[in-house]
Amino acid sequence: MKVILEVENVKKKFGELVALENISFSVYDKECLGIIGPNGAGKTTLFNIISGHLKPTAGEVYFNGERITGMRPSKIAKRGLVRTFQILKVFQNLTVEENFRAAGIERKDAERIMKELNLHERRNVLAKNLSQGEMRKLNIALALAKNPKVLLLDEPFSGLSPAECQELHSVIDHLKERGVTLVIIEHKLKELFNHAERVIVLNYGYILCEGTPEEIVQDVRVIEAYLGVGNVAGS
Ligand SMILES: Nc1ncnc2c1ncn2[C@@H]1O[C@H](COP(=O)(O)OP(=O)(O)OP(=O)(O)O)[C@@H](O)[C@H]1O
Repeated sequence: MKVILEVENVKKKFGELVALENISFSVYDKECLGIIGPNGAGKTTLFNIISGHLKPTAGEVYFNGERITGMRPSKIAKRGLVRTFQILKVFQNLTVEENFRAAGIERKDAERIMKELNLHERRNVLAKNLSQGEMRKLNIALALAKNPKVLLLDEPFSGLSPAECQELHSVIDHLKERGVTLVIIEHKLKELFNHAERVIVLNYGYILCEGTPEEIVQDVRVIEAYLGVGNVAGS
């Protein structure tokens, strides 16, 4: 299996606080990797380091064999590593279609992606009038227009209704069919486990364990880490 993204001995300190310690893992081409862990475990910090929004205190990140540690987010995105969050800006007072144009996406590409993600009928609706689920989809659509090899999704299911979650499942299936490698941070484990072939559990800045969803939910360490912050199988 080809490694597309590699995180090597990454450490991040905020003052005296060690947010990440010695984090190493690989992401394989076309896989869907889940990252879970209790609040404050370091998940978002890890995404910020991979996407170039934060510099690690130590360690390296490699994308497609190239060292990208500390590179600007826009440069990393151009290479094909895109994050749905922060890089993409949805303009509330523009329509769905106008948002594609504002992001510099050509009309024919916008048309194609809107059709692919079932947003075409909503193309003339102002972004501020979209539902949460549609807004989430627009974010992913704008990311997809950049032709990413790897897409980092930060809690894509949060705040969505069951029907909207269903819709997002189809979108993620579509991304996988297109061969996009996915790394997903998600608290809603049941939703995540529909897609992730492998899961990494972070706890207090350390990798607690790694395995298939089936292995993860049976791991006593994972159950203990989640005690007091909700049911592992729940939500
Ligand atoms: N810019 C910052 N300055 C100082 N401390 C920070 C900063 N960003 C994060 N932290 C701290 O680093 C630790 C990890 O935070 P992070 O947001 O990465 O966790 P998380 O796993 O994403 O949590 P959540 O599930 O709540 O989003 C926390 O203790 C947090 O308070």
